[in-house]
Amino acid sequence: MKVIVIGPRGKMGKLITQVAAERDDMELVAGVAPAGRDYVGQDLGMVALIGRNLGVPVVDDLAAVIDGCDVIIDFSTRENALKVLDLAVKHGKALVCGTTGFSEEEFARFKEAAKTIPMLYAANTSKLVNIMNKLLEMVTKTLGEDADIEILEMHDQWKKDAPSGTSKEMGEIMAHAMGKELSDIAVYGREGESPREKGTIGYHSLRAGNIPSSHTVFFGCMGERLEITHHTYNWECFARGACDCAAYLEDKGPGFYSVQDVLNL
Ligand SMILES: NC(=O)C1=CN([C@@H]2O[C@H](COP(=O)(O)OP(=O)(O)OC[C@H]3O[C@@H](n4cnc5c(N)ncnc54)[C@H](O)[C@@H]3O)[C@@H](O)[C@H]2O)C=CC1
Ligand SMILES: O=C(O)C1=N[C@H](C(=O)O)C[C@H](O)C1
Repeated sequence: MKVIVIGPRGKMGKLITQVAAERDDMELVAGVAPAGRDYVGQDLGMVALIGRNLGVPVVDDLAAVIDGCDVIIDFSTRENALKVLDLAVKHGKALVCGTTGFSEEEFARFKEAAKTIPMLYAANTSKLVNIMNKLLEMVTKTLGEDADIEILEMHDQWKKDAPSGTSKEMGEIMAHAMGKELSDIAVYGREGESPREKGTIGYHSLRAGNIPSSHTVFFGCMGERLEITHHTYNWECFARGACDCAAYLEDKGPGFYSVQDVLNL
């Protein structure tokens, strides 16, 4: 598959470029950076610190290169991802978006786009997180409102959004398992709230140092609690997952796809 990576100097963009460059089923055709960056015009391999030339450039205009690709992989910013989405729709290209931080209205635009392009959205491309999501669904279906559910997520000091896209996705899965909408039961922080309201899902975000990603869901019952936790040691699992998602779209028509589809969960 011919692949364009958005933001190849970013934390994720760099790793995704490195992983895609290793794969036999992928050919990188360009990287797209914000206008004005001093590495625009340079070789993608050098920009992504692969240590060798890939023979394709980093450009600052997605529209100029988009027709040469089969799939775009976007891990950038909320604002930019929406522009990438519009161009993918206009040019009929498959899109893997792993960017987080969208409002409900913005997220609806990805669902709408899926009517015309193969669209895979993943707040978290790690295999284990998506397996954890299945466990959360099962536990919540069994416990219902018998447990107090709290989500604690930890990320690096640079992360722009809070709570994380993953914790929102986890909350949504558990809310649906209780027959509810997350927007009706999410509580962000619990400062000043006492006693705890039954049937709500609490969110707690911690930002420190260079923690790659940690998510713990606490199910608090009387005299016991269950904690389900996922930790990453670096960001590689997300980059590998992102490339697996892109490869999955190869023979797909328009539709809204998820990592659950990729992993057949
Ligand atoms: N779905 C998943 O599994 C994961 C998702 N993420 C999400 O991916 C996003 C990016 O995260 P990081 O790589 O840590 O951020 P980062 O700040 O290191 O990288 C963002 C990249 O976007 C690029 N960018 C911004 N505006 C642009 C524009 N107009 N044109 C082209 N490129 C543009 C920047 O130049 C930069 O290279 C965040 O939303 C984060 O939450 C991060 C890790 C895993
Ligand atoms: O910004 C990150 O690093 C991550 N972002 C995603 C999120 O918001 O959930 C996925 C993962 O946790 C890493």
